[in-house]
Formats: sequence, C-alpha cells, structure tokens
Amino acid sequence: MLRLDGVSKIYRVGAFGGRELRAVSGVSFDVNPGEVVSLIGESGSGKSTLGRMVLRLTPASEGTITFDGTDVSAIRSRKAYYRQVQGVFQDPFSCYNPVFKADRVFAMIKQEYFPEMGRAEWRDRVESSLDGVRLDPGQVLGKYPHQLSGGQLQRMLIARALMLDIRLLVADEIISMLDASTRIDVLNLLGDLRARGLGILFVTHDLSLGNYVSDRTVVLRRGRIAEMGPTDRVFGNPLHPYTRTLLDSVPRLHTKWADEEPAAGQTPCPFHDRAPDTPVRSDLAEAEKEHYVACAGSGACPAAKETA
Ligand SMILES: Nc1ncnc2c1ncn2[C@@H]1O[C@H](COP(=O)(O)OP(=O)(O)OP(=O)(O)O)[C@@H](O)[C@H]1O
Repeated sequence: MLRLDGVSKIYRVGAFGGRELRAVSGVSFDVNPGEVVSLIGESGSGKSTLGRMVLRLTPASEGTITFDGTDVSAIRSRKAYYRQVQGVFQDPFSCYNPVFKADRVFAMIKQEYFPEMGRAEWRDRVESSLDGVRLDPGQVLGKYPHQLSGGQLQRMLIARALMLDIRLLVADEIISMLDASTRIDVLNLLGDLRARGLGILFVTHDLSLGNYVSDRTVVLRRGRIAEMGPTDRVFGNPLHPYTRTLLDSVPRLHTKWADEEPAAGQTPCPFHDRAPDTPVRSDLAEAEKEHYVACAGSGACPAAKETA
C-alpha cells in the first residue's frame, strides 16, 4: 500500500538557507493494510520528517513515496489523497480552537468532503465514527475542548480521520501527551483499527510503546535506517549497536547516554561482518528473514574500510 523507496530530505538551514541539513537519508520500507509499522528513534532522528513527507506536508528531496503504486507527489488532488491517508499528531489540544466547540473538527470535514449530506445522515456518520473510537457521543458532542480530556480529544481526532474511510493513518507521537490510563485505551484502539484493515505508521521515541503496538519496527538513527524487521525479531534479537543502546537505556531513565559512533574495532559491524551469503538490499543486510541491519558506523566502521 505505502512504499518508501530511497527517500531523503534535505532542509536548507542557516542564514539565508546557505547550509544543508540531511534530516533523512535513503530510507526504504513499506506499510501494508492491517499492519502497524513503528518508526523508532531518538529526538532528531528524522521520524516526524518522514511522517510529514508521507502526509505530503513537505516534499521528499530524493526518492519516491508511492501509495498503491502511485507516486504521491504526482497525485494532483490533495483532497483525494487525504480521503485515504490522514495524520494525527502529538498535541491534541493544539488542534482545537478553544473558542469553538470541539465537534467543529467534524463540521470542517463535512464542509470539505460531504457538503451535500443531509443532517440526519451526517449525525449518524459522526456518531458511528465516535462509536468506532469508543466515545459516547452524548459525552463529547456539544462540549468545548476544555471540557474534554486529552484522551477524548485525541480519540475525536482519530474519529475525524476515520470519517473519511481512510486506509492509512500516520500517528505521530499520539500517545506522548496522554496519561497512563488513556494511553492504553488509545493503543488498544489502534489495535482495533489494524484489525479493520487500516495500515498505521506509528511514530514514537518510546520503545515500549512500539514493542506493544507494532508488527514491524524501523529503527532510525540520524535519518538512516539502523535496523528494521518484524518487531519480535528487532526487540528479541537486536543486531545494531544503536538498537542495543536504545534497548539498554530503557530502564536507566535518569542516566544520560551518548549516541556515539563505535570506536575503531570496538564493536563488530553487523553489516560488514555478515556471513558471505547474506542477502543485501541497498545499505542493509538481511541477517535473518526480513530482519535488516545497517553498518554499525554509518559506512565508516573499520570493517567497511577493509572491504573497500
Ligand atoms: N522545517 C525544518 N527546517 C529545518 N530543519 C528541520 C525542519 N524540520 C526538522 N528539521 C531538522 O531535521 C532533523 C530531524 O527532525 P525531525 O523532527 O524529523 O526528528 P524527530 O525524530 O521527529 O524528532 P522529535 O522526536 O524530537 O520530534 C532535526 O535535526 C531537525 O532539527
């Protein structure tokens, strides 16, 4: 359904945009119907930039993003694309205008996509979407944002996306601002959506969330894929030193860890030290079935120099 092929993003930064910042480099993966794919990495690793490119909020500098085989940048009608692909972001509060009732977000969808629909039919549609995210219409309709919890507001945004019968949801840190009790609700909701055949790109810096919710995991480091594969294999048998560092750092909440390139000879390189018959796909070695890993030193490890 969704396929990224060699996608890069270069931002122009600095005074007068005179410097280039490569936020994403040569990223390839796909998201299939009924599948949750987590994009995991520390702050600044390029996760949101990838989500924004998928949502056409910023163009890719290199590579292609296709949806059902069509290059999304060539889809002339944004409206047609957004009928199938929607995004929900971290801060639900910022998506509502405190002056208006929260259900105005639904009215905006009606205005844009269903201007002809009668009131009764529209009301049914709103209520069934709310039902789909386990919200009681009586408790949320007609209320102002400050009268609703963060979890309710977030679920209303997901309901809004579902009103369009979307096929792919980009969920960018949607759990981060929710309290523990609503987190699990929203996570279970994602599970329901997956069961209904939706593809979900789940952007998070939180490994435990990624592990809980996703079928496949893509670990991003400095804009490149360090490792990707079925979640149980990436978490159960992490091959890249960066993934291991991320996993090791989970219990040490108060200890600062450094994401440094491994010093020469310090760490075996899972890419360059692979068995001779290991299949290679661009810069990733397929260490086990569908479990891919990159060079430990972003191509500059000692093993890479020996092979060169
Ligand atoms: N519009 C922009 N212009 C210039 N640089 C940007 C822009 N957006 C992001 N960046 C830079 O691109 C890099 C990747 O940012 P991005 O927001 O994608 O990372 P992230 O992994 O989502 O981080 P976080 O978890 O903190 O949101 C960072 O160095 C960031 O400063």
